[in-house]
Amino acid sequence: MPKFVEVLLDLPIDRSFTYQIPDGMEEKARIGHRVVVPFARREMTGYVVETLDEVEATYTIKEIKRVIDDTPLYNTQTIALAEWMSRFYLCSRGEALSMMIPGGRRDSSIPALESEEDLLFGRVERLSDEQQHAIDTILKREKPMYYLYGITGSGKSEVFLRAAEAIIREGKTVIYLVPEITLTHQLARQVTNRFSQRVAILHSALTPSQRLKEWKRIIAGEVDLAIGARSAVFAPFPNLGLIILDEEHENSYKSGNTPRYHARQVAQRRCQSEGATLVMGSATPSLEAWALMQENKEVGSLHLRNRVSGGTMPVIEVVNLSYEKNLISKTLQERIKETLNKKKQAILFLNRRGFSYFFHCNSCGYELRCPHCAVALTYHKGTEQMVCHYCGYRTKPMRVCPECNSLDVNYSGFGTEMVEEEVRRLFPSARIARLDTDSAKKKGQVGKVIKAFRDGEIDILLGTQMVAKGLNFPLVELVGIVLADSGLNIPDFRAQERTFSLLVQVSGRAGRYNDQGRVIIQTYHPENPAIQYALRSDVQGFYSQELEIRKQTGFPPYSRLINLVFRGRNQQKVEQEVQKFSAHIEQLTVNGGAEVLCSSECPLEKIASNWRYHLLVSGVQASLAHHLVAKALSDYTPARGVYLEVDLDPLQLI
Ligand SMILES: Nc1ncnc2c1ncn2[C@@H]1O[C@H](COP(=O)(O)OP(=O)(O)OP(=O)(O)O)[C@@H](O)[C@H]1O
Ligand SMILES: [Zn+2]
Repeated sequence: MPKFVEVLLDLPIDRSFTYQIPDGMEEKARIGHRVVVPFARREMTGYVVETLDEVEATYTIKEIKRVIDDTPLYNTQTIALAEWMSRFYLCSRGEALSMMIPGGRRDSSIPALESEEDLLFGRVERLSDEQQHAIDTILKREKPMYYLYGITGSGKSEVFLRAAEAIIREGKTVIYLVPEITLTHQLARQVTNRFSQRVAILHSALTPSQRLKEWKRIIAGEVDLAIGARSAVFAPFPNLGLIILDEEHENSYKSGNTPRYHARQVAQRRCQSEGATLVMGSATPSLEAWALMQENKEVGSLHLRNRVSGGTMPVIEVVNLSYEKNLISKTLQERIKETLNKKKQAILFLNRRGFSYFFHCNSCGYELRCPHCAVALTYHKGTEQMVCHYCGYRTKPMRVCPECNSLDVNYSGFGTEMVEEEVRRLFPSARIARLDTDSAKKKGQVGKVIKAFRDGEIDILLGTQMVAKGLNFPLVELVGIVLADSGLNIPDFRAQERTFSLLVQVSGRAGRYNDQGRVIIQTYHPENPAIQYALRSDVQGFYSQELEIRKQTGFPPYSRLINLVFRGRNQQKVEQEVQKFSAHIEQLTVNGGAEVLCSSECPLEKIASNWRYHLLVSGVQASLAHHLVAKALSDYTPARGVYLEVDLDPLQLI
């Protein structure tokens, strides 16, 4: 009988700790169980990774307080995955294990949305030839990975679901990853219909303990298919046959907390070590995936070129806002009018919520900013507040400048609230609804609005990302992108990629069921490549030229970036720490292999009163850069009050 256990803790320390098993607990304290242990004068949850009959120690070994689980939550496979994560994402094994289970490490930033899509035709009767070919190819499994690159509305989900059914018939299990999942989601309903009770829907409204229950059903072999957002990639299936990763380009597949894993990379790893197949899909693959499709023989590329529900791709027009007085241009107004006359629907998209953006004083130049973050506050007319979109700070709007008392103050820039007001003024008899995270705060609101839109009770739906993704409505003929430029000014090498993908995805909501689809893109920069390629629906053209730029500038996918973000309340201390670490790593990289691209304050230098500095390391040879940073980190502990976050393959540099 083992008397001791090795326990990993959710701390940035990569070592295990030894504890003694109290008499009578031997049966329960096994590998894969969570235990409560005393640690530095508090109690912590630990994960048992090893049991020992005896240990040699010169100190007194403390006892486990209690064992949490009746059955193990981790097996050797998941523990091995955590070990891989710790090496790859440069975190501790305990942090990785904690991230892998519900109620462990907080894996934030999965927005808790509800949305509702209908089951328009129920089960699809006849697959298109393209769909059938894709399914057949996937099921042959001649390659470990497939990429289903299909235009918007080409019926990718049907391909995924059929492949899943076939694999389950073989007695294996399936993980189906989506950017976010809600109970009322079309897909959630479809999988429940098709796979009856043997599914786990890991939707965002589940509490950690409900999720854990689902987890245990999976371990117990009661489930064939689990569907969920990024963390479902850890679903503990013993007999995994397939991982599906839908909308692969979505940023929400990347965790916002340590370890900053990407579900695509974890899925790739799991499939590789568990002998499963990975199938990804999107109308706008990430540049990384695109490069994989071109260059990696391991990836089978499948193409869906046609829409399946009888629609054709929409006609796209660009309007130069520089010549317009109104934020809804003459052309867009015309198109909205036409659409309303035909009793059809329009979606208006804008990537910014709130009413207007900047408050500034025309006399002294004062600008109202968040006291805790390095950003300007946004004016929300609905609630009469100035709001920080980063930390939630709120204050009253101003009529006079707080600096010089001038009355000559101004609000500029515009958000969804202002667009709503403008559209109501222009189309007083139209039925209009707005969807953004502000309007979604009211429980049930999103579902209600989407249902009303589907039922034709709303003529114009306007909003942020929420209206941009996945919506599948027959009556939508017009999509207006109110300002296409909003993402282009962000200091980030992915700004073009992100803008392009968003434009294509939003445009893809129009004309899914008929050939009358129209899209208006409003912009101050009509010559911008992302906009030009989107205008011509030239996806391949965009990727070729963007890849060429990345190659020339040495950015991913042609290099590996590792962003080391240091934060703390004391600015001087954080700055010193970055300099210290910078010198340390420069020493290691003198012989090449990696270089420090920048070591300075982050573009957003303060969030929620924490100063942020970063060190961006880049290396053409991915493994070498990785190795050098790992080495630099191995003998380093940040000063008290300074926290270091490692972001391997960052999606955002702000
Ligand atoms: N073979 C088919 N015949 C008719 N309708 C189909 C067929 N396959 C799928 N559909 C329907 O077409 C609609 C669009 O499919 P789906 O949502 O899978 O598109 P998609 O490729 O994922 O598009 P997007 O990238 O825009 O999300 C769905 O309502 C689906 O039920
Ligand atoms: Zn703030």
